[in-house]
Amino acid sequence: MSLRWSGPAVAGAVIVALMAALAVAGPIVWGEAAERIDAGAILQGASAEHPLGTDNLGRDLLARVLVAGRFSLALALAATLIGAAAGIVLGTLPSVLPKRGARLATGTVNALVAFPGLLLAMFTAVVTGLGARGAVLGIGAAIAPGFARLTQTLAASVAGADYVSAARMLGVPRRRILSRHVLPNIAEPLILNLTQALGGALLGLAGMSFLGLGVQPPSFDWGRLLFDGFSRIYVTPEVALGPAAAVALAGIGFNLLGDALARAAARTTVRKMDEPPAPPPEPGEPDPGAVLDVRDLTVTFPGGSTPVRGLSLAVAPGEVVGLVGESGSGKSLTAAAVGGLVPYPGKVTYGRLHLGGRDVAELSDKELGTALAMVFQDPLAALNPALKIGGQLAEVAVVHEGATRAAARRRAVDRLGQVHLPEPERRAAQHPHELSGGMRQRAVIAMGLMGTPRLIVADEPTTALDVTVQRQILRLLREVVAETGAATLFISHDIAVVGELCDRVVVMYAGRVVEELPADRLADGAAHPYSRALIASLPDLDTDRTRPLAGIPGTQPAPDQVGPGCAFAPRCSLATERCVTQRPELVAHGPLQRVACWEVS
Ligand SMILES: Nc1ncnc2c1ncn2[C@@H]1O[C@H](COP(=O)(O)OP(=O)(O)OP(=O)(O)O)[C@@H](O)[C@H]1O
Repeated sequence: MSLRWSGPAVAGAVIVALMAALAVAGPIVWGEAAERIDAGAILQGASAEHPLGTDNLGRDLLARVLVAGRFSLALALAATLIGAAAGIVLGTLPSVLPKRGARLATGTVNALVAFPGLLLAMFTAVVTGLGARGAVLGIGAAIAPGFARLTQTLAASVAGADYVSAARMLGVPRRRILSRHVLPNIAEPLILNLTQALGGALLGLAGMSFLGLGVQPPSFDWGRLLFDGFSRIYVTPEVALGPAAAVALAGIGFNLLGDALARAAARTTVRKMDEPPAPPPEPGEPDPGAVLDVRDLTVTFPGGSTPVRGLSLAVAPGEVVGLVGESGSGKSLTAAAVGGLVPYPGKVTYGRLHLGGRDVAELSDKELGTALAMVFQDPLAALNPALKIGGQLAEVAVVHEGATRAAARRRAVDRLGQVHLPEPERRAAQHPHELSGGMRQRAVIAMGLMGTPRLIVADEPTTALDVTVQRQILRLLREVVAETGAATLFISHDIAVVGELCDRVVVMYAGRVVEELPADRLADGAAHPYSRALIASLPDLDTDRTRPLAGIPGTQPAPDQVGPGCAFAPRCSLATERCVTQRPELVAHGPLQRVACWEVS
């Protein structure tokens, strides 16, 4: 998780740190002043001696606000922990109980979520007894349903993962699946939610004390001070405003920090490894001015699955690089890692991941949004069905560049024309379902062109389209690259399409690059046995259609089953014993070509 130190994040961290310091030092420094009774200074307003006035025993209210910080924060922490613990237990019940029990637990959570939080808190506080204990339990009860729902949703999303299904098939008991596979993988968002819940609890407790349901004298927290001062609000407002400001400030601090942490976690977990000194450029390596420069990219999922393992590639301006390989070789995850879109709980590490010479982790969402255009296989999924095409495109310019609605709309229509969508004005006013598949893909490409893309990542952009439309879209992509000079990473399992469209081809197998070569040398220059097998499996005009396709025997190893040697060895006719135990590095093989196979290099 990489926390971006934006203004609100810094403000949140500073306020929370101040609150923590106040909780520790407050009673030590101002404890005595807060209890000192002064019969000669009863119910005073602000003065130089008492900036926030005094209470009905002449005690200094500023000192009392500063001292009350510890009690207020301790109560909020207790309420949050109680609420979170109860919520997490309730939220995991559906995963451990048998079907009927699970349904009951889900129903209970649903009912509690629908119940107004404040009523739940007041009801619990009244039942468990007035005072600090009742208020803490009440606020805990109000927080618990939210945590239960979050836990339930997160647990359900992890429950669908392959490693959980595998554990289930192996007969691992439910409780063990929960503790070993589910809880560790959902811990992060739950912990993040605690910070925000703490802010909410603080406000809730102040509210309870203010209603007279919380802390009772002689104890006092911010809410109690607010309650006491409120009756004087028209005469000496400062006596109520002091504690109110303290509550608001602490609440805002926790919320800002929690929000910043949650945003950091929502972005893909990127951990940058210590960057090794860049190796001297090898033959076949693109020039240092590459738009996309990836070194040692690895994507791992919990349970030992590593679908992308130490991948390096670079794309120069105006260059179209094709990334090919069988299904499951890690192509899409490589693209997702570039755009910071690897799904949770995937972890991305790299030696270098530069876009336009800058680390992608350092780019703001706005910078990434304008420099990178992503085109996916399913254009319908990339477009919001509820919005009109023109509005969606315009949003990019409004959000990223602060353009006016009218200017953004004009640009949207212009870009729709640029991708040769007929009648762009009319299409802009239509919803995605009113367009054909090819038109939708054009609209998605136009959306990428709303910024000034330096890199276009197209992941199987034509797979869902029929052959004629496929050709049109490929031609359009070429045209866009020629016009914008953008570097393009084109992902496809279809080596014929890649050969036709791209300048250079990168062949992937089981998460690694096995060969890199100019596209025009694919047909007769491919060296790696896997690349050759991929090409041989293509039918051409001379292929005898009565015979089965020259497929590659065997299957690619699963991402958690890759051994120490060459992953292709079990399917390779040239493999020797050495290939099973040792892995060949990618080395130069003639000009502009690199191959990871010592049997051919
Ligand atoms: N969210 C995920 N959780 C766990 N494993 C995943 C996840 N997404 C992908 N994988 C694993 O990573 C492997 C590579 O996936 P990826 O989608 O990158 O392959 P691909 O080469 O693009 O294949 P395809 O052409 O089928 O999309 C998959 O086989 C899968 O086992």
